[in-house]
Order: sequence, then structure tokens, then C-alpha cells
Amino acid sequence: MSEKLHIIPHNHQITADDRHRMKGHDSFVIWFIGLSGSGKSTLASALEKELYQKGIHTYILDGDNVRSGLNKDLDFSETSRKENIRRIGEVAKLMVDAGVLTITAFISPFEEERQLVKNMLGANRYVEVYVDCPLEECEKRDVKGLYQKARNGEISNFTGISSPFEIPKNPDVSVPTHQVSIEEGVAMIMKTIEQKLNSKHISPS
Ligand SMILES: Nc1ncnc2c1ncn2[C@@H]1O[C@H](COP(=O)(O)OS(=O)(=O)O)[C@@H](OP(=O)(O)O)[C@H]1O
Ligand SMILES: Nc1ncnc2c1ncn2[C@@H]1O[C@H](COP(=O)(O)OP(=O)(O)O)[C@@H](O)[C@H]1O
Repeated sequence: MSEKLHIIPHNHQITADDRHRMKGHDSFVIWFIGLSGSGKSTLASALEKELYQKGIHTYILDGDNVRSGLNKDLDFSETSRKENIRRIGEVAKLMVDAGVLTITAFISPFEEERQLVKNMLGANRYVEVYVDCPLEECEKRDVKGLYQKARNGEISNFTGISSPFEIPKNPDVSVPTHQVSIEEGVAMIMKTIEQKLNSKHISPS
């Protein structure tokens, strides 16, 4: 797009801080990264349950509600995956501004897009969770039978088999799901976000 757009922001009367004060907690994104079958959805779901029980307003963005709607025009080429993550980052930013503790569960295979999202949100609103599970274990689990299909050549560009996965350089927490239980994994994440949950980042009224 070459034409300059004249978009001038409006300063609304209610701010993110007002929304945090209303809800009694801060908002940020918990961004899960990992191979298919590593345990992103399982951990995201268990974590959400724990946060819900603490009275925290959460929402999970995942393939079910994003790739089948907003991003249904995208496939699994490198370009599409990058655009997938960029758009999810933008949606997460809106949700965080709306006061929701947002959890995302996407493979997010490229470091560059992860950094882009982190910069978009601001480092203090982005918690990176690497669901660290070896390919062999993910393939053994083969929750959806997709690894078998990828090995048979029925699916192309499959992450870990025929499409790259860049190991996160500096995640806030790594959860080795082949070594720890779901409960232990959730506890590791809760420990990482504990301080953020307690410090409300709310300016005095
Ligand atoms: N080619 C290929 N490679 C990897 N994964 C594939 C592929 N085709 C379909 N699937 C299914 O789509 C889910 C991954 O989508 P994501 O949006 O998370 O991928 S990405 O972040 O854009 O790389 C992934 O879900 P999870 O298993 O929950 O990770 C797969 O079930
Ligand atoms: N410690 C663990 N943490 C998360 N998942 C685990 C763990 N141990 C075994 N699993 C199993 O691994 C599978 C992970 O699948 P899923 O959560 O759909 O992965 P992803 O969303 O990354 O594709 C599930 O069947 C889950 O029960």
C-alpha cells in the first residue's frame, strides 16, 4: 500500500488502567510456543482453569477460534505462518488492552515473529512459555494422527518434519512436558506469572 492513510487516534475516556482497576487484575499475554503435540493446548486449558478459579478473566486464542475464522485464508507456508502469528499478536494486543489475560496456543515457529509480537505488546505484557518436548515424543503421542500423515507425504510443510521450528532463544519459562506432569507444568507457569498477577500495574486513582 503506497497511499498515506490519515488515521488520527482518539483519546477515549476509559483507559486500560481503568479496566484493570474494575477487574482487580492486570492483563498480559501468555504466549505458548511448541511443536504440534508438545502440550500447548493441554497446558493452556489447565492454566486457564486455575486462573479462572482465582477470579481472573482469561481467554484462549488457538487454532479452533482463529485458524477457522480470522485466519482461514492462511495455509502452512512460511509466509502464511508469519502472517498468522502477526495477526494473532494484533488480536492479543487488543484483548490485553481490553483487560483480558490472554493465552495463545500456536506453534509460532519463527523467532522473528515472536520478537515482533513481543515488541508489539511491550516486553512487560508478554510472557513466553516454551513447551519443550522432543520431536520423537510428539511423534509418539501423535494426538491427531498428523505426524503419520506427514511421514506418509500426505501433509506437506509439517513442522519438525518438512518445515522448520526455531527453538526459542530466551523464553520466560520452559516446560519439558516429557518430564513433568501437567500439574507441575501449570505450577511452573503460575510461579513465573505470580508477580505479574499480584503487581497490578494500576496507577493510583
Ligand atoms: N503443515 C502443518 N504443520 C503444522 N501443523 C499443522 C499443519 N497442518 C495442520 N496443522 C495443524 O495446525 C496446527 C498448527 O497451527 P498454528 O496456527 O499453531 O501454526 S503456526 O503457528 O502458524 O505455525 C497444529 O495444531 P497443534 O497440534 O495444536 O499444534 C496442527 O494440528
Ligand atoms: N506434561 C504434559 N503436559 C502437557 N501435555 C501432556 C503432558 N504429558 C502428556 N501430555 C499429553 O500430550 C498431548 C499434547 O497434546 P496437545 O495439548 O493437543 O498439544 P499441542 O496443543 O501442542 O498440539 C495430550 O494428549 C496430553 O495429554
